[in-house]
This record gives sequence, structure tokens and C-alpha cells, in this order.
Amino acid sequence: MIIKKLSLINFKNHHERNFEFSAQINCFVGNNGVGKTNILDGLYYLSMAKSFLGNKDLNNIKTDEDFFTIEGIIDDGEKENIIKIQQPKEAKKIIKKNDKSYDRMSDHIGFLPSVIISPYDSNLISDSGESRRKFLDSMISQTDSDYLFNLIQYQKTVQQRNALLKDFAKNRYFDADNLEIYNEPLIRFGTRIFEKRREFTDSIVPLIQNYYDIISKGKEKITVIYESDLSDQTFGTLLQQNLEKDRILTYTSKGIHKDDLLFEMNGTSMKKTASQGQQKSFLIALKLSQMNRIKELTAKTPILLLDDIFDKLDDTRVSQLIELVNQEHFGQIFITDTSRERTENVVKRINEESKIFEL
Ligand SMILES: Nc1ncnc2c1ncn2[C@@H]1O[C@H](COP(=O)(O)OP(=O)(O)OP(=O)(O)O)[C@@H](O)[C@H]1O
Repeated sequence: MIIKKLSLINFKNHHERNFEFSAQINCFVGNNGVGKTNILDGLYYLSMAKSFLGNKDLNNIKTDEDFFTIEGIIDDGEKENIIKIQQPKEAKKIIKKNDKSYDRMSDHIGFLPSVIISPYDSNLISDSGESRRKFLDSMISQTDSDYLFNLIQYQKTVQQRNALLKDFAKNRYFDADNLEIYNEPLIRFGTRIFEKRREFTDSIVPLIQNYYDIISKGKEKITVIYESDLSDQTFGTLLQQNLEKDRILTYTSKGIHKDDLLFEMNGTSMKKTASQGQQKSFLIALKLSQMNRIKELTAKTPILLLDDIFDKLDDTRVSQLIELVNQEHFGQIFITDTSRERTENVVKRINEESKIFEL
């Protein structure tokens, strides 16, 4: 997949920007705050229909403007496609492919797979389980069109069940039969998601270790464990066993919405024991594994977004990363950096056709 052109209107700090890209490497160079990361975020929108920074869509409209538009021309190997995303201030977000709106936003995910490596990745280690669940979900939804649909249905059902539990508490009343209506969809959607998450995690663990060994030249053993309430019991049993607890708490306390990924190094939590450098190597290894897996499962090469990482990595890691990018033919790459000199150096070493955009 190649993004040939990008146009941003009123997107964050950009009033109007138009780019024509190289099919290989594209770099955005400029001082802090000029909006380099925002351009990567615009590219990420074309892929995932949302911001990678987790901002609400409305907050991405340029201050004092009424809408933003992101438009990309994407070559899928057969033809050029126009993806247009528009967020008006007073209406719902619109996403169109070749002038046709999607029935479901989730239908777009997977058309243009992407992987981003950014300084924000460290949140994956330090934050709560929610950010790791989101990462896992975004990874799988790019490879499986049903996954996101199942997840949305599951989340809706949990919300409805929670609302009923709260309603019962308010009215000092409880009707287990009424609540049970939600068991069937929770079990159906939740079990599918559980199985996909387990399968995907199992498949990337050996890749992560392999990339980690290359990047860090270390001897550490890396483990990624998928933790789920469904690992040792069925969803039906889980709901039954926690019925009383859910009634008291007035929310659904167990299920795949509580899943987590445990990152371990030599058998202990990475958050506690891994050095900053080891954590960075691990996160790059994780992202390259994501890249590898998406490519294998979809037969599409994801775009690779590298946000400000060459400034934050030492020389050895930069060299290893460049070597890996060269070896694995990672497709179209977008890089941001404050230094033109460093960018030119990196690009020279990757040895592919490039364009540098100065902001
Ligand atoms: N909705 C918005 N309207 C106007 N400006 C915005 C909006 N959202 C973000 N910005 C501005 O975008 C700028 C940050 O852009 P960005 O993070 O892309 O910069 P950068 O070039 O990547 O900087 P750095 O090198 O520090 O990472 C900030 O000045 C911020 O105020």
C-alpha cells in the first residue's frame, strides 16, 4: 500500500497542506511544535479513522475552524483510491472511500494497515491495561474485519448490562432472568475476541524475541503473556459465578474487557526491572513483530510511521533498526525529526529513494 498524496485542511495546527510522497521514504523535518507529529497523525487517520494520540476527533479541528478534512490517494497495487475523512464541528465524522460512505466505520479498518513507532509507546509499559488492550485490538482489527465489529457489539452489550444493573440498584429490585438476556451476546462476542487475542499473542511472541535479540544484542528472555478471565473457565461460568458481585458493584466485573498483556523480562515484570534502553528495544521489537504479522496475515505491507525516534535512540539501536528495515523491506516509511542532518544520515543508510519535507 502506497500513499501517493495527502491533503490536510484545518487539521490541528495545519490550515492547508498538500504533499506528494515518495513510494519509499518520506521525512518531515522542522523545529519543535511545527506540526510534524500532526502530519503522521493525519496519515494514521487514513489508516485507523482516528488519532494515534488518543485525542477526541473534535479536538483535532484547528482552533476557531468549523471542520477538518484529511484526504489521501492510496495505491493498493491495482488502482488508486481516494480516502476522505471529514469532521464537522456540529455533525458526525464522515469517512468515504472513492466517494462512497462506509456503512460501518469498522469496515474501513484494514484497508490501509499501519504501524507507528513513537515516544508515546512507553505508555504501553507504564500505563494501565486499557492501553495494552487498545494496542492489541488495533493490531488484530487491522488483520481481521470481523474482530472490530465483534468488539463493538461486545462493548455495547456490557454497557447495556451495566445500565440494567444500575437501574436495579436504583429501584432496589433485582431480576436475574432479565439480566440473563445479555449472557448470550456477551458469551458469543466475548469468546470470539478471547480466541483471537490468544491466537494473535501466541503468534507474535517468538517474533518479538527474535527482533529483540537483533536490536539489543542482549541475552534477556522476553515473554508476553495474554491474561484473561477466560483463560481457565468459560464465559458462562464466569458470569454465573460473579452474578452476586456484579449486582453489588452495579457493573460487569469480569470478562474480556479486563484482559491484559503482561510484558516480562527474565521472568519479572518489565515495568519493574527493565532498563530504559531494554524497554525501548522491547517496544521496537513489539512494533516490528506487529508489522511482520500484519504483512503475513493480510498480504499488504503496512505503512511505517516513525515519530521522532532517531533523536531518542542511541547509535547502536538506530543502526540495528535501520538494518532490520533494510532486511525486511518494510514498504513506505514516514519519518519525523528535528534535525535535517540526522535525517539525511538515516535516509542514506536505509538506501532507498526518499523525499524530505521541511516545515
Ligand atoms: N486543534 C488544534 N488547533 C491548532 N493547533 C493545534 C491543535 N492541536 C494541536 N495543535 C498544535 O500543534 C502543535 C504541535 O504539533 P506537533 O506535535 O505535530 O509538533 P512537532 O513538530 O511534532 O513537535 P515536536 O518536534 O516537539 O514533536 C502545537 O503547537 C499545538 O498547539
